[in-house]
Amino acid sequence: MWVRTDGAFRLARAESLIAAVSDHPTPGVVFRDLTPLFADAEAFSVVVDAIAEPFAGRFDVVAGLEARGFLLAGAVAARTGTGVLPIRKAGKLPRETVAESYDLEYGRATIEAHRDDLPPGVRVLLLDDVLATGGTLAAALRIGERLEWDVVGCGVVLELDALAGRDALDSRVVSVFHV
Ligand SMILES: O=P(O)(O)OC[C@H]1O[C@H](OP(=O)(O)OP(=O)(O)O)[C@H](O)[C@@H]1O
Ligand SMILES: Nc1ncnc2[nH]cnc12
Repeated sequence: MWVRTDGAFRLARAESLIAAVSDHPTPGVVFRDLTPLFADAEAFSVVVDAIAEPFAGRFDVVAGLEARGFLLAGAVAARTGTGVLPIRKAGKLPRETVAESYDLEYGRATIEAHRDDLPPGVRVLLLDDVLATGGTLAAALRIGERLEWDVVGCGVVLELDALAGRDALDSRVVSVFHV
């Protein structure tokens, strides 16, 4: 059997693995679940490459947003030989943090980073699975600004265009897929 292995086909196959779940976690929300994509070795690999490629050679550390951003950040960091940093939901990090709060499509949250994990001026790539309203990444950018990181950009696997999250970000955001 002949199997197409070109990049566009591999990306289209990865995109087809994203599940849409109606009314989760609250009525009216169509939740985009990337766990089937992440669980597929070939799809995860092509997405990890696609999210890192636009920023190649321009970052020292990948910061992942809890929780699904952690999966991407660790994989991109290992593949590119860079460090990885967790930006966590409030109350999880044990040492002194900088925190920022934000609104989500379905609630409100606070994220934090350790104050001294990274030196000022470090080149940071922010990664998450989904860009919805942009509240999460905007809060991460504010943390980066307060800690004097050089944020080179934001990468997400899936951008929900209708929620216009891109408008909330003053930094370049690259999306592998749009819906
Ligand atoms: O662009 P926004 O409107 O900020 O939404 C995007 C964020 O929402 C989801 O995380 P969620 O807060 O549900 O947390 P989780 O990954 O811990 O489940 C998603 O993984 C992003 O982090
Ligand atoms: N619709 C959605 N699907 C997945 N993650 C989200 N984060 C915010 N809105 C979301």
